[in-house]
Amino acid sequence: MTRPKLILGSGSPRRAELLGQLGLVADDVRPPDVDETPAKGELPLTYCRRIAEAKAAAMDVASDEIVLCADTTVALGRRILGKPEDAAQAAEFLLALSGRRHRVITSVVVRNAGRTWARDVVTTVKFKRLSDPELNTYLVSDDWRGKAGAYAIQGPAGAFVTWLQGSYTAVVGLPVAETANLLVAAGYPIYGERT
Ligand SMILES: Cc1cn([C@H]2C[C@H](O)[C@@H](COP(=O)(O)OP(=O)(O)OP(=O)(O)O)O2)c(=O)[nH]c1=O
Repeated sequence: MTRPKLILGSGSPRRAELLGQLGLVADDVRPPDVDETPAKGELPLTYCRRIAEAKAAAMDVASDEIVLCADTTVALGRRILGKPEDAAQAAEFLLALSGRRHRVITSVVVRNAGRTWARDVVTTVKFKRLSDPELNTYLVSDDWRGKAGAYAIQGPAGAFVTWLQGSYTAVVGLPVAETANLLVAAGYPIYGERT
C-alpha cells in the first residue's frame, strides 16, 4: 500500500517544526480559515476541541490524504485568554497569569476522507510573579503578538515558567507523543516503511 499524503492544516511554523521532531515533513501545508470566536459561556476545553475540529472540517481531504489540525488555548480557570489585540491586552493577560497556575490545552485532530481521530492534551503551567521590568521588557519584545495567552514558552517568556505538568510540546502547539499516536491510529506509517 502506498503511504498517504500528510497535509498540515496549520499556518503555524511551530507545528511544522514539531512534526519535524517526528521525522515528518508535510506533503502540503494548507492553513484553515475558521472563526475562532468563543461561544458565550463556552468552557476552554470544549472551545479548544471545537475549534480544532472546525479547522479539520474546513479542509478538503482527498482519498489518499491524511490531515492534521490543532488548536492551542490558554485557560485561566474558566476564562479563555485568546490572542491579545494590543499591548494593553497583552499586559492584562500577563498580569492575570503572574504568580499563578493556568492550563494550556491543545486539541489535535487527524482525519482522512472517512474518519476522524482527536485528542485533547491539558498542561498546567505556573508563572513566577512578574516584576515590572520583566513585564515591560517582554511587552517591548513583541513576542506576545499572535500568541494565545500573550506568551510563548519557547521564547523569552520561557523564563517566566517555574513549573509545568503535562506536555511541553503541547504548550508550544503540538504534543508530539499524542500526535504520533493519532497518526499511527489513522494508518500513517511513522515507525514502519515510509515508501
Ligand atoms: C501558550 C503558547 C502559545 N503559542 C501560540 C501558538 C499559536 O500561534 C497560538 C495559538 O493559536 P492557534 O489558533 O492554535 O494556531 P495558529 O493560529 O498559530 O495556527 P493555525 O490555526 O493555522 O494552526 O499561540 C506559542 O507559540 N507558545 C506558547 O507557549
